Amino acid sequence: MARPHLAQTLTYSRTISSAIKNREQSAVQARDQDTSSQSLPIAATQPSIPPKTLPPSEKRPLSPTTSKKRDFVEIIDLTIDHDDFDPPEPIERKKSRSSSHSTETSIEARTQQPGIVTKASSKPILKLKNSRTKEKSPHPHLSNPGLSFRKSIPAVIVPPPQPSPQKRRCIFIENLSVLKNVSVVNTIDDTSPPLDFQFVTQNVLTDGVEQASEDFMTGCKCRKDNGRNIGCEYLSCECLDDLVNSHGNKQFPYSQAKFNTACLRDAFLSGRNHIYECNSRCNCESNCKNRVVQHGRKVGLEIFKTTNRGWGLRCTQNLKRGQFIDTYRGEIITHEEANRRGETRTMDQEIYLMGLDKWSEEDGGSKYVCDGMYLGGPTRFINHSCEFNCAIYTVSYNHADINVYDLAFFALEMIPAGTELTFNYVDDDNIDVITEEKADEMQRENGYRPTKCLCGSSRCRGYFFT
Ligand SMILES: C[S@@+](CC[C@H](N)C(=O)[O-])C[C@H]1O[C@@H](n2cnc3c(N)ncnc32)[C@H](O)[C@@H]1O
Repeated sequence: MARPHLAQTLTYSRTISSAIKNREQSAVQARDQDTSSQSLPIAATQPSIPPKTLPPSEKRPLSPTTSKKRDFVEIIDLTIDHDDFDPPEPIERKKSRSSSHSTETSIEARTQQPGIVTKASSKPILKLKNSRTKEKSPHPHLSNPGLSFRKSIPAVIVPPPQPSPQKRRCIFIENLSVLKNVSVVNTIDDTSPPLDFQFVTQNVLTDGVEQASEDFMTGCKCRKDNGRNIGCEYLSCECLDDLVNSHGNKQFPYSQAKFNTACLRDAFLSGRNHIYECNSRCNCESNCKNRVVQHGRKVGLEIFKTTNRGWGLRCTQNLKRGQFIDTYRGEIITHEEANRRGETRTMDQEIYLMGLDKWSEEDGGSKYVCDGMYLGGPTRFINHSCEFNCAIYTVSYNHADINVYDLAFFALEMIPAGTELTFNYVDDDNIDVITEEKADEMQRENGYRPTKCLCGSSRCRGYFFT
């Protein structure tokens, strides 16, 4: 049976965001706050970036990354050539009915090239013939007639050569060099994180994704620094209009004046209020207390290989409760594109889709999804735990866009340096433990099985993506 990619990927994205909304509602009651988040006239500050095509990573020139911590690799030679590649494993190919020109089974390819058939085994092989020698190409209209397929029964295809583990790590560390204060460590095996992934410092908008025009952007008219170096004023700041408690008082989401030590206040931490930060049209300056996520990550992070859950992320410094960690970044794609991608992913591939559906019900359905599979930040390596120490909050800078905004990770508790960062993929406190039998039943009924949770917590619920 084909895997229900769509169901699983969208369950993941829906689960997180709908749980954000659920928790927001319960926190409203608990914290006696007014969460009138519906009139959200927001527009995003980040510039629209055209869709990006990744260059083949093994072709990219590498540059030294001497400042980076490299526990698991010593970069000696930064030039990649074919001698550094591991010999590829031949893959057997079945007979093709379309090739009928010749019965020859020899080969004249001199070098191994990606995806090209070679004399890799003693079995009859597909012939490659150089037309510059004797034969005319049967396809003269083709721009590159130098190689022509002659027979293919049975054939052996050599897949593209894979870089050696050491080269893979070099390539990944080069990818990582666009980020400051992030390292990679693998004390488990000689694998590297995926090479079809590239780090980005902001979201990349893809085809069909639109941000609200900056014409709709509004800023507050607070006095600069309000005379006390704290930025905006409680009473007049328009950016705080939607952040009032039951007494009608506006409240800053963050507790500290300095953005690099700012912490999300308890009322926001335990709820899921949307956070509106001041923006480029505001009268306040960059040290305003209401600007934290927009300044980006300030904490040190380390991507590390776990023993049982692929790669994970940990902090390299102590984190305070409420401290901003980093945003979840990736390609902002439409739901149609998310569905298309879901269909092409295999069962064993990890899922990196996060729904941007904070206001889906009011808006008649969320428009976009953030996919961290190919482009993203270090937070795409954060694993699930049933006893999590981080959570995601939604953050906007401008008030006219309910479709494109940031997903920001904050520490839910004091987290000592070296601790793995985790969040709740399911994010619903009421969810039951899923037993093996229940997972079987879900598989029978829905056609897919939830993922077995390996978080190791005594409070583990057994499975996630439910
Ligand atoms: C967003 S990725 C997290 C990073 C991932 N570990 C990696 O190596 O790229 C989500 C995937 O990580 C794995 N994962 C995360 N948390 C897990 C857990 N508690 N138990 C088992 N697998 C987990 C699952 O394969 C899941 O699809």
